[in-house]
Amino acid sequence: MSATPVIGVLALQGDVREHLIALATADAVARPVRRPEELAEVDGLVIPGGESTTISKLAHLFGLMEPLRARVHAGMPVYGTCAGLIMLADKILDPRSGQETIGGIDMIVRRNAFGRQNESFEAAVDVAGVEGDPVEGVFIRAPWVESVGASVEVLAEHGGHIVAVRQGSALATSFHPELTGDHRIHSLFVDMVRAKAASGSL
Ligand SMILES: NC(=O)CC[C@H](N)C(=O)O
Repeated sequence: MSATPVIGVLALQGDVREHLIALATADAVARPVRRPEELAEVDGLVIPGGESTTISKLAHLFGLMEPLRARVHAGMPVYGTCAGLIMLADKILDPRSGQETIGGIDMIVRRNAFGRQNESFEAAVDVAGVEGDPVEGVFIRAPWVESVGASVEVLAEHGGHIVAVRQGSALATSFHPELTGDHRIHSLFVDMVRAKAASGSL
């Protein structure tokens, strides 16, 4: 594989464009992914923020849910922000009826935990593995992580609640680094994709 990893952004709904820009700035080749054939060609995937119930429905409609589960469970590096974090949870505490996730991180999440749209806020968040100043966390109808299994690393908390986690090649944040112009978390993810590709296990 080439030195520059190819990273997809699941482009069913949500803030796809911002992630494409952040990834390109973080030295990856970034592409939207809408079809199983496109998913098959990427070294890693970002699942953006948006509305997890809509993303879940559209993933079924586009025939992507099973291919997504297969690749994530086979260890493809994946990074979910906000609704993307919900998509990566093995369990949702308060799912809408019929709402499904891809899973991949042994955690239970609570949707809209930090309040409604008009209670959105920004806060400085210290994220393990990100050097320097805290990250500016943008929380928009954000979920938090209620609990994690033993193999999940907690990378950040805000107000006593877990807001960033990693389990193997899967990374997730409750907040939206793609909206801030600070691409350190995207760089961390690009490094994860590079490391996985170098280990030859993709
Ligand atoms: N900014 C976001 O991604 C919001 C997530 C949304 N509350 C959901 O449940 O999917």
